[in-house]
Amino acid sequence: MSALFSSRRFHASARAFVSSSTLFGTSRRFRHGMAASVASSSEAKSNSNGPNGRYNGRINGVEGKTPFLIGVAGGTASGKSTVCKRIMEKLGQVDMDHAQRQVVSISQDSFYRELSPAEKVKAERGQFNFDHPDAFNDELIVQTLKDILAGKKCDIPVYDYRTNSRCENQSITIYPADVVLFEGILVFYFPEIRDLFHMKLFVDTDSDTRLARRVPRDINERGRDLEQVLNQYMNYVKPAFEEFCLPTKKFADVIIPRGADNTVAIDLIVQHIREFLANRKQNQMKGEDQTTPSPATSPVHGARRPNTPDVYFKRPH
Ligand SMILES: Nc1ncnc2c1ncn2[C@@H]1O[C@H](COP(=O)(O)OP(=O)(O)O)[C@@H](O)[C@H]1O
Ligand SMILES: Nc1ccn([C@@H]2O[C@H](COP(=O)(O)O)[C@@H](O)[C@H]2O)c(=O)n1
Repeated sequence: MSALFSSRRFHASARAFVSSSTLFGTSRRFRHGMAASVASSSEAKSNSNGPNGRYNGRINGVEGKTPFLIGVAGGTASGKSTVCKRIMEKLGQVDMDHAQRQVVSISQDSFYRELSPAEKVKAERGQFNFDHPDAFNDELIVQTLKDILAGKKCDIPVYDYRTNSRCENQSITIYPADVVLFEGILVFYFPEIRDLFHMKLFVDTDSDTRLARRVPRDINERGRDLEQVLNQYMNYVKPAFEEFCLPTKKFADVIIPRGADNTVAIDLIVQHIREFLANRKQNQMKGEDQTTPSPATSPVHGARRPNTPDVYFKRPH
């Protein structure tokens, strides 16, 4: 079993309760960032090989290795995508060619299912429940994540919140990577999806803060008006969070209070990923791969971890 991916090692190093009072005072606004390239369908097809004819920029034998798959759950506007973006930034993965990235981030929102005409009318009135598990195409999520774990390049839909539907003729190309972050409100809800993750993070941000962030975001970025945002929140978002999202917190390995403000938690996760990447590189240079997530920590191989969080990054009381 890979020593690096023994969860015990990571958890032992992070088990201490972390004092955060001086570190978490700053409130910063971050912009969403796609960690994969967005292309039209034709563009996506022409990208099947990476630069210099190497498959996705990687050398023979490497593309088949299982990426380390990290699930990132949490309520709406808790900071899931911002946490993922922070991780990517700290690993120097943002300003680089998508095909060359070692770490990529994917949103569950790309997998909202297509609505029927009647549902579309409801959605336009803010009367469709986008926070219910039925709103997602979970089969497509499972298939995509399995393809990713098999080291395959895949194209995923681009979602438009303004039209409540997929953008026609557009896809996001996800190139094989060493680490894949998959974030969304219900990524731990479906057992078949949940069991694919090697590590599960839950971004735990206060509900008032989340609502205060969601209102301007939905108005400015998702084409909604105030009344619609508040009605949707009270009728669907909040009840569904309590029924479907919050109960999945128990599946998390790491709970990140305050999201992207929690730099200590993010740094620990980044450090863990750095060690994984360095170890994988070293083993590849030796011509072997001992860093494929091991059966003990890899649900892909059927082993399960206990459903209790191992680590809390917690402010002392
Ligand atoms: N730590 C933070 N401080 C201030 N604003 C934040 C912070 N984290 C996220 N935001 C803002 O809150 C909104 C929701 O954040 P986002 O990361 O998209 O959440 P999620 O992916 O969980 O929906 C965005 O407008 C983002 O810029
Ligand atoms: N057409 C849609 C699709 C989704 N939503 C809301 O988005 C939220 C999930 O995205 P986060 O970035 O906030 O995690 C979810 O709460 C849905 O209500 C929407 O409003 N319209």
